[in-house]
Amino acid sequence: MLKSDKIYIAGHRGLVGSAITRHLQNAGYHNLILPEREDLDLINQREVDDFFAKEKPDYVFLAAAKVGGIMANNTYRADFIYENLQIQNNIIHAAWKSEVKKLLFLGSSCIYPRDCPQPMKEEYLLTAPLEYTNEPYAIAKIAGMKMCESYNLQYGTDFISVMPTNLYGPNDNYNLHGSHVLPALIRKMHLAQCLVENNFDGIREDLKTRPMNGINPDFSNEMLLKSLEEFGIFLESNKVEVKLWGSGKPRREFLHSDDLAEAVIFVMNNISFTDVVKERGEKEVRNTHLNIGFGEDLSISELADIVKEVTGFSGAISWDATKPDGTFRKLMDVSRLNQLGWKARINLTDGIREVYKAYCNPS
Ligand SMILES: NC(=O)C1=CN([C@@H]2O[C@H](COP(=O)(O)OP(=O)(O)OC[C@H]3O[C@@H](n4cnc5c(N)ncnc54)[C@H](OP(=O)(O)O)[C@@H]3O)[C@@H](O)[C@H]2O)C=CC1
Ligand SMILES: C[C@H]1O[C@H](OP(=O)(O)OP(=O)(O)OC[C@H]2O[C@@H](n3cnc4c(=O)[nH]c(N)nc43)[C@H](O)[C@@H]2O)[C@@H](O)[C@@H](O)C1=O
Repeated sequence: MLKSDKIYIAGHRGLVGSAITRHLQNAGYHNLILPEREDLDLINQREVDDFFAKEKPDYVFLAAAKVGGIMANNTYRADFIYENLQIQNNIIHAAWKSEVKKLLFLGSSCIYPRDCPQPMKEEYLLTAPLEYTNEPYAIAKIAGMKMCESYNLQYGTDFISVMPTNLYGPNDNYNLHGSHVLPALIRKMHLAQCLVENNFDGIREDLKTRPMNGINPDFSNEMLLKSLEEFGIFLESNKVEVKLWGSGKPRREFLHSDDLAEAVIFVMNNISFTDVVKERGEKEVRNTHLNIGFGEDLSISELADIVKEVTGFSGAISWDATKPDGTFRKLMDVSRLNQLGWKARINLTDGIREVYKAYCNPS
């Protein structure tokens, strides 16, 4: 990519899109296209077609999607499959029609089988059944990857798919109705520590900064306490307890969005579909996506211990077995991308410290 190339970042306000935008801007790319959702609804095919015909971007980062944690995926199954298929179909097809030089599609580690051998290599895709809780989302992501691959094979485009592990960083979703585990744990323990300190003003401040449906900062202390119970935060006999989901035994790998942004810009600048095909050397071209991860995982219970230490939460943690565990383990094999020249650098505890500092001091 040249610094003056026209680069469209779809989803530039999200966790991933904002990190890519930040990194591109810091590196001197100055012709970024960043339309607001109010002006361009990516579910609407005509709006997307008109946008591409008018703007004719050189490069596209496809980081717009319907995204959420395990419960959101499991509950809003129709929205997750419909919105993701629509957004990616519209953008990938329009990118082909308007002769985009290169497009990067973001999938997710949930594309791999539920009981996948660990660490998960690219070629394990579609070798066994998927995890139930996020099957519709995973199927949309597999379709997106296959769409990029198929357009490359039939039309000679250069559309690369990357499959990141669980991510965290600035602009994460802290809404406890739909968040992933790491932002959820940070917020739950932050709120719970306010309770330990009898700091209801702290709870109100938090709710004003990051509003959530059904829990109003103007509630009385009693109503706030009742509302927090919905999120597993309890005050009983002067003791505060946070009840987290599942057994705490599943393992997850976490990558900071700054590392992810560096990885995808590296891929955009250095790797083309033809390189990937050559490297595979297979007759039937498939599994041309690239994993992006940190390369290490930990249990949710170990993650909770780190968040407890970082947030200073001094109450108790317990586990709610009525909530789903999801996939037991999904550690990425990142050897392909490592060999191509990229490696993650932000250690998890340092990353959590940084995001918690930003959480407490929102700009
Ligand atoms: N978060 C994670 O842990 C992981 C994410 N990924 C993938 O990375 C990508 C980005 O995820 P992430 O940044 O976390 O998600 P976010 O929810 O933070 O951001 C999604 C972005 O997409 C935009 N968007 C969604 N629907 C539409 C629409 N109809 N029209 C226009 N814009 C829309 C949102 O706009 P607005 O801001 O206006 O709402 C937002 O900017 C996704 O493809 C996701 O699958 C992969 C692995 C893990
Ligand atoms: C990135 C990835 O994210 C999703 O998959 P997931 O990794 O299973 O999602 P998660 O981050 O929400 O949970 C991870 C683990 O953590 C446990 N857990 C404990 N306590 C809380 C808790 O309070 N909130 C949440 N959300 N989880 C909790 C939870 O029970 C689970 O065992 C996909 O749907 C899909 O979107 C995808 O690709």
